[in-house]
Amino acid sequence: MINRVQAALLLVCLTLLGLLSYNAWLLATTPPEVTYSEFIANLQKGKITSVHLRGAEITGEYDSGEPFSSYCPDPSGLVRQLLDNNVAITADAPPTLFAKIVHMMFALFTMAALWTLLTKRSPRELFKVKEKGFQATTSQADRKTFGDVAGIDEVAEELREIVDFLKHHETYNLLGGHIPRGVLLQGPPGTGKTLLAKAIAGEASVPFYHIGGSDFVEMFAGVGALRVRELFSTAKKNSPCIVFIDEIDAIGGRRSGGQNGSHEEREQTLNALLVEMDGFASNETVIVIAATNRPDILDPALLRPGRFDRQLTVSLPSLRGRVKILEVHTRQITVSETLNLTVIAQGIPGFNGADIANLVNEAALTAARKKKQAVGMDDFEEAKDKIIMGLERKNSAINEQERRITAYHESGHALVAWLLPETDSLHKITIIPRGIALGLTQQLPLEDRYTYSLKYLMNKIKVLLGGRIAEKLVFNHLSTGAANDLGAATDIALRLVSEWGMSSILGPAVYRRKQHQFLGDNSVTGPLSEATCREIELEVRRIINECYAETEELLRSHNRLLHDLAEVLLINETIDAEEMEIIMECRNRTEKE
Ligand SMILES: Nc1ncnc2c1ncn2[C@@H]1O[C@H](COP(=O)(O)OP(=O)(O)OP(=O)(O)O)[C@@H](O)[C@H]1O
Ligand SMILES: [Zn+2]
Repeated sequence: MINRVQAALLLVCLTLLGLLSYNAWLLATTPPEVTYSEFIANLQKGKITSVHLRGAEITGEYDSGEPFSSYCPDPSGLVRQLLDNNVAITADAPPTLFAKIVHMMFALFTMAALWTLLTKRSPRELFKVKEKGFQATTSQADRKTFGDVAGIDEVAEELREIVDFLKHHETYNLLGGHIPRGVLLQGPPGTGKTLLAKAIAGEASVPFYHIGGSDFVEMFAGVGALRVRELFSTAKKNSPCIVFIDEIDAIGGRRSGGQNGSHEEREQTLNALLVEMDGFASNETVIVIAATNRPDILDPALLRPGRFDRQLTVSLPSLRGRVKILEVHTRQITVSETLNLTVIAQGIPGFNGADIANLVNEAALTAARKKKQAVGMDDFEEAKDKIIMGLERKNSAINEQERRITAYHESGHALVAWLLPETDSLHKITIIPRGIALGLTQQLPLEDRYTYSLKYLMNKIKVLLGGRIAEKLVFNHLSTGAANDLGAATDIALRLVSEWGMSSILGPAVYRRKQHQFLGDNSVTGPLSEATCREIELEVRRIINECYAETEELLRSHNRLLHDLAEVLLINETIDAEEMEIIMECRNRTEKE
């Protein structure tokens, strides 16, 4: 498929080509041209036998039978001269206005036909760029209610008021109360903002108009603003209704004041939106809901009273929230009786609603592939691993030595996690390669944590270092396999010092700041002095080195356990929490005997 710009270019080229070939054809078919004075001279010499006049154009024949053409700047008096010289005259009327119009219409029609042929769009779009139409989704099959939204109860509760208002707008209007106009839903992607807006429309049984902010951003100046006006006029005609503008940041970013040409179109669009939001009559019940994950870049004018004066934050779901969302989505599939949603939810910290919906779907597909009657825990486990780490590479060629090293590496992580207090509990250790990883040790927090103690963080660094240290102890070998672990450990140490004020040397001060609340984009607050940077680096190095030494000591003193664990892993490939417990028990017993 070609896009609009390409189509337009093609059209222009074709038109030019058409004109060129038409001219070439004219040139080829019109007889050789002579100047008017040459023509008169030949006429007076009696060389011309016949002439055909058409407006100012002259064609004719010499007595030799050769044709010619010419152009007469002032035809008055010419006929007299022709008659005097015994030239046979024929004449056509010059093209009338009507003929010219028909000619133009024909050209336009050809262009439109070409457009339709090339772009498969209706010819109306060529002449009327604007008309896109705003279709409300009201179909029963697509209807959502608050029952479909889970884990964000506080936000849903706040929005119930709007449903009530939409349902009983006459009463509200009569009482003359302050009517909410706009609601801004802010939060990370996939947390159910669109779903919430749909649910409000569904609960109140009103039409729902959905448009993405980027749909307003057009190639042609002024079209975005036109679209906004059209959207609102459609909405007003269908009041009460809901207008949902997704990614409002695409048009709602701060205005620069018009100096910047490339922003002009966007700013015109934003201005149109502001004007429309102010211009509701009291009997028009249109609620505008907008969503963004960049509330920090929005133009403050959008947030003024009467516009998006209600701002609600939709956050990533908590553990309980994830269980609820799992409940909503597993309603549509047949699940086994032993399915434990809490355990699944524990295994997916950081998943948003969309990820969870995807997980459930993936688990159902996995079960279907195995021709099972119901979706079980193992299907969820498989689906989760696939989503987080990519597909298993069971048959990939990994040499035996590499497999042994991986087994010890993972056992190192696992053992440190097992031995140290205040760490997340072990969930699974595996040496089946997945995606780009050769193996994996997975830990699960039993609850969501919002704060972390220094001890927890230090132990986390030690667990991360455990893999590298085990490799070093057993094989006296350094590999790149630990690169990610080292990166993660260094990152924790750095944040410990610069963000969480936990270093005694740098004190309880912050040397970095979160800039974009939702995107996790960290940037340094201002210029740091070179000396401070140096101090931060030294402090990070000290923490890592200390953790390294302590972990090395720990693994050295549990050398036998490390070997046991690695040997079992080499045979079983995967060890879960229960099996881990059994291995540890056995070792304890043999040591006592
Ligand atoms: N809280 C939730 N409860 C149930 N399902 C959810 C929830 N959040 C997200 N989902 C599922 O994820 C899908 C996508 O969510 P939605 O499009 O509403 O997210 P969003 O916040 O609008 O994301 P974006 O910012 O990327 O547009 C929904 O259709 C739904 O299936
Ligand atoms: Zn590792």
